[in-house]
Amino acid sequence: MRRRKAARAHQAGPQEVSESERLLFGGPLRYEGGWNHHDGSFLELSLRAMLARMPRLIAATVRLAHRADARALRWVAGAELGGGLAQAVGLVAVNQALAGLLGGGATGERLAAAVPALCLVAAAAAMGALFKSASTAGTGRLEPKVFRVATEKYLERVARVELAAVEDEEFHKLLDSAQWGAESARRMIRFCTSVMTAAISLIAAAGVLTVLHPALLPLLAAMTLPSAWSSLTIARRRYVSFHTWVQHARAGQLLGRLLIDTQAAPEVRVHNIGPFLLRHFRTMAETGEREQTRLARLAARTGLIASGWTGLTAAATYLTLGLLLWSGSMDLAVAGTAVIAVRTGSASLEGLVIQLNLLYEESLFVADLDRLCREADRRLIPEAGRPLPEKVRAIRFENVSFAYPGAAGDEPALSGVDVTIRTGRIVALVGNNGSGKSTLVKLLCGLYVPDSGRVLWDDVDAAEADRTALFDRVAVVAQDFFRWPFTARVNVAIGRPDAPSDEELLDAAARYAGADETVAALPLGWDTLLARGYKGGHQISGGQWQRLGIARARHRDAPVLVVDEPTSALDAEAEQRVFDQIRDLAAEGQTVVLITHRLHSVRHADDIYVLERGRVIEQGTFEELMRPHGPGVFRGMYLTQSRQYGHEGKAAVPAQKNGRGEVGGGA
Ligand SMILES: Nc1ncnc2c1ncn2[C@@H]1O[C@H](COP(=O)(O)OP(=O)(O)OP(=O)(O)O)[C@@H](O)[C@H]1O
Repeated sequence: MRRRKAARAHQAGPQEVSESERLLFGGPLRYEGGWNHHDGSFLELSLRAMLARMPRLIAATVRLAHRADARALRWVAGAELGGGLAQAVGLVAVNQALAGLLGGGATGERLAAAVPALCLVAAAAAMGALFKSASTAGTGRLEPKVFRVATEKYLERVARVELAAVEDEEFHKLLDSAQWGAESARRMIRFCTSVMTAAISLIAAAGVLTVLHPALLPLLAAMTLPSAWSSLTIARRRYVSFHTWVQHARAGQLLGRLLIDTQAAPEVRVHNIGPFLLRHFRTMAETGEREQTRLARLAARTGLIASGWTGLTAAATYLTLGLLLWSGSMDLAVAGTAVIAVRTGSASLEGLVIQLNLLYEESLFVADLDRLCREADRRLIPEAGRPLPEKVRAIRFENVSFAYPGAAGDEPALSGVDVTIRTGRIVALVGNNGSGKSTLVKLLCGLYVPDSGRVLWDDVDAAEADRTALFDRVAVVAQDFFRWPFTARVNVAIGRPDAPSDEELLDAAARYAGADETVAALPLGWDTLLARGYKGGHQISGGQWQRLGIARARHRDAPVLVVDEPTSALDAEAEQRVFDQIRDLAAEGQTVVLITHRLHSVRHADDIYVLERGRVIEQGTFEELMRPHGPGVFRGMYLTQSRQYGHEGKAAVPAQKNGRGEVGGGA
């Protein structure tokens, strides 16, 4: 009983929120309506809207296919037209053969009269088969290329959008659906050819029917309407459901991936997280399955209604034929041809409707891809802008405030910040967790622009500057720098992705960061793959990764080096070495912006800024900030740390006595 209750708690209907969604993701992952309203009327799935939009969507796919492989496209189009023509010729020949067979005269004469037409039927069928196989070969060649071009189209843009867009939930939703768009563009090629085939064979059958009797054509159309309605309705439901559930599906896949992720693997085992993740994976999957069941039930009902209507209209068509025969308005040979033409025509029309519908359904996803590309174009990092001065004397933050997009209502990450970073100096940013240090350097690197205030490179506002040129001036060892799942060589050389990979330069960068021994100890040296789970993949420690990260930034050799917690995973000796080298860099004229919680390491900084809740609350040299009568925040933090590492404190703090005659005594 209790188990059944627990099972029910895990379940959720389409509108309910499952326990997994609430517990793991903090709430519903489904877009409950509303999502389809932001872009005007793009989800108009009525028959009229579909027919109005279809030519534009097909034209877009044809353009994509032309870009991918113009020759293959011409080949497929030619083969399809040829195939359609062969089918039309075949149908007319069948009509002639029937007329010959059912006409007057002896059986031998009638057979002889039908022979040329029968030969034409056979020739048309053979040509049709040849054209079909040519089309299959061409389509098979074209499809993967269209997929690649469509994928490149959005990847190329997405890699260049502002960081704020990448972090935006709406943009991610577009990305989710657009990824299906590339696959849909590939499938659209096949559906486009099928539509062409069905349309040509329909024209042939309709032509024959019109000649036989004008009343047959509207009846043929009426026979197809119910299936058109049903497939359109089902497609619309599927598309709406896809958009509603797209985030839920991504979250479910994430749970599955976490179970096999190599980084999560130790914790999954030691903390026995596997059954926990698996349970929620199942709950999420079951919620998705219920939606699929609902769609299937609705599709079955719609299909049944449509079949009923089709049966009635088919009966009306054959009744009309019977009446025409009975009244003598049509003779038997013509009626026989009419039955064949009605059957061929209704099959072609139904095929056309189904293919058009599939084509339309796919084209909706291709339209998503287009929307993503348009949105990405809107949010691209500008490529032009004011050039930066050749030799920058200082970078100044002037009254800069910044709140992360989507963090409305929260305290801004930076408020009224004034910071000056002079060329060739070491500037240290210190402060508690969440005080805004990393945000400040992200603005310095040009990853975000301030909401108010300016970041000036001499007199050029970074918001108006050529951002690519700005990125070129900066090298970053971020707190969460990326561990590329590639070889050690690429992990350092990627600091300058366009430069040829010169082994001497890589060795120098590795020596600088103390990563040379790590690289030498790798089984294949620079060519060792640093990704477990791949053939020959090797794992290195957190500190060794950090050294490679520093080597990467060194290899980039940019005028401004930003190091965010560069030594958090390094042993004491390596840490000392990194800070000594940072000092040497500044001596050589490089500007260094250093973020660290190890206050002992900032003694040699030229300027220290202390941040708290997004504001600069103290600034000065180490000596100025350590004066006993100053504001004392830095001094207090320093002395607290010094007590933990007693020996450092004694060495570094100028001996000061407070009122009680004790050494230290911070804020
Ligand atoms: N990408 C982001 N989106 C939204 N908010 C963010 C983002 N990154 C940081 N924040 C928020 O901005 C504030 C400042 O964070 P920031 O990372 O700059 O602090 P920090 O001083 O570098 O902290 P730490 O010492 O822990 O690295 C925090 O409140 C944080 O929650």
